[in-house]
Amino acid sequence: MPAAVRSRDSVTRPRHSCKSPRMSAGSIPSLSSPNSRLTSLVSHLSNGRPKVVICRDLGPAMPLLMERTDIEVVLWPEDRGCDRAWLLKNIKGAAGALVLLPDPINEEVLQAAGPDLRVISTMSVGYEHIDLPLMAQRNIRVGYTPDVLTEAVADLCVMLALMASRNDGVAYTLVKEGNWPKYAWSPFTFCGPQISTMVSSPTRTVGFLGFGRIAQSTLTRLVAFGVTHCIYSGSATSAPNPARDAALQAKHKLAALERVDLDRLAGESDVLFVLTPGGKDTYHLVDAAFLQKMKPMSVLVNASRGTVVDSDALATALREKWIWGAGLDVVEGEPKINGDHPLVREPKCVMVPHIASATFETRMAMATRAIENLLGGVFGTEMPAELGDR
Ligand SMILES: O=CC(=O)O
Repeated sequence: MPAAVRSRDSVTRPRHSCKSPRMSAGSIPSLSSPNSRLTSLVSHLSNGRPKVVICRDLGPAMPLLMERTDIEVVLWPEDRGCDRAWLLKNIKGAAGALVLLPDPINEEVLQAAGPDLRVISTMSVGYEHIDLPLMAQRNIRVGYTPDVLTEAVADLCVMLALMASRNDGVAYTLVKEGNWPKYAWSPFTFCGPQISTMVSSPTRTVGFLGFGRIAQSTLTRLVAFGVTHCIYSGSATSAPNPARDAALQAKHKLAALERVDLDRLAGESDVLFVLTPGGKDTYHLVDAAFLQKMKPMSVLVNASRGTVVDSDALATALREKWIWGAGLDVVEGEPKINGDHPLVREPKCVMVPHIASATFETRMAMATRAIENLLGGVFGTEMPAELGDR
């Protein structure tokens, strides 16, 4: 058996254990009473056990796979992204694969897998790395991990907005590099715009490009800062939802909550969160023309996809003070971003490397959901979060 193949037989003890009770296994589809559909589904596979390919070590979630006796687990053995060649070799004959954002799932993978492949489960809410029409055409089910990461990403959105407005791109770097500024505590040094309201500045407008679950959770947090107005732009295809908006406005006691066009979104937001999916429909929606319409003291946060924001235009906007600052979790071209990138060099830009969902709790929930989706697809049962119609 190749080293990379870690079937149940070759593993005497799981390498990971769920230590924290908060990181519980969740509900894994039970196979205790297999029905005839299930039996016919798996009987043609080697040893009667379907093979699943796992493209990353899922840490404390691994026992959910390794302790099962009814699957053969083939795990990418290294602590880095899965090599394409390894995936293409090992997916042959697999019934399912658990993948991540950097693993494109396309014709090449399906060819390598062969006819037994029934499910692709991605541990991400985004699924642009998966050729969905192709999956539908081949009747391959696709699982993803929405909902469970909403709160963690909303937390990070607020963090980036605060960091960008309060000059952390400069202040934090100075301190970390051993250059605690001698005169930092002078009246207006390091000052930035305040996100929370106060008597002398009683209104704040928060804007959202994309108004889904994460945007709404971010809004909930900002209400505690005294935000008074909320505006958002949805995609051209998403229907207005006045009933939902009226309910949200009442719940948060906002002076206004309104769906607006991109011009108003740019022109009226004090803090603007980009939370719309990536892809060709949203490519560079935030470009030079958009940024030029923003308020000089406004802050832009992007926690969705780098492709939505034109990086060169944003660097110009920061340098030429069209806007105050930016907080980015994502940037076009990641992960190949080095110190010469115009946004990395820009002091008014705070950047973190695509870690919005990176809390222990959320990643455990995402891994668990991805495993549940995988097993549901392999055994023809329910998948907790399945994309599209079958
Ligand atoms: O970007 C992260 C995700 O899609 O989960």
